[in-house]
Amino acid sequence: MRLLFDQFMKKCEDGSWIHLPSYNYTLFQRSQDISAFIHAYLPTASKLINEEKLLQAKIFTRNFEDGLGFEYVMFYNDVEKRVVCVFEGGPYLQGMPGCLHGGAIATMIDATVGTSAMIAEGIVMTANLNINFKRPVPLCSVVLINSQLDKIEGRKLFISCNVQSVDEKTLYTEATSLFIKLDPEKQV
Ligand SMILES: CCCCCCCCCCCC(=O)SCCNC(=O)CCNC(=O)[C@H](O)C(C)(C)COP(=O)(O)OP(=O)(O)OC[C@H]1O[C@@H](n2cnc3c(N)ncnc32)[C@H](O)[C@@H]1OP(=O)(O)O
Repeated sequence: MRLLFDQFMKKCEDGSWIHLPSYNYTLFQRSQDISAFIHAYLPTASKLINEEKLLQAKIFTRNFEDGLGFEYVMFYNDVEKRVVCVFEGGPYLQGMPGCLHGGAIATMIDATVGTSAMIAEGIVMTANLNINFKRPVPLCSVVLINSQLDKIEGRKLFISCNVQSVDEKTLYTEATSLFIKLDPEKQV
């Protein structure tokens, strides 16, 4: 993980790649920001949300102690419209014995392609995520999640992604996704 981090940080030196903020990076630092977002963009959902519990809201992937859950760092290349995530799924993300849980893989795919969509168009939500699990990901191994913004049509963003071993010899997962840029005029 450290070796890959250093390799990508070197790529950032000429500005072609950007290291995306990570720990404690959220668009919404305060509960009132979250509440304002929900009331502006998701009025239907806002009726069901417990504002009291909202005070405890945290990003799903940042809920485990270091090394036990989602360990990841993301880098962005604006020319190539790519987000690459270096990800290690910790021991608390086990699915089948010794394997990373498919939901954990889906989470990090969603976060990586979602980051790509947010960079391109701001406030977005996942409308569709199709994942082909080709080979099991060994638990606690480091993988590369490569996402590519393929096209934007109006409010629709089409982003593909694959998950490979760090030597890029093993293809674990392939995915396609559709993100929709939220329209505050629409009652979602
Ligand atoms: C804090 C940050 C840290 C960093 C965090 C990193 C980023 C993390 C990102 C995580 C993102 C999530 O997990 S979000 C959570 C999971 N997703 C959700 O809960 C979304 C639930 N769904 C919805 O809210 C809604 O369906 C929307 C917003 C997706 C779309 O609703 P809408 O805005 O009314 O749009 P709508 O008119 O229905 O559709 C617009 C166009 O898209 C097409 N379309 C819509 N859905 C689909 C679909 N499933 N498959 C195909 N096409 C679709 C329509 O046909 C239409 O095409 P046309 O007629 O125009 O051609």
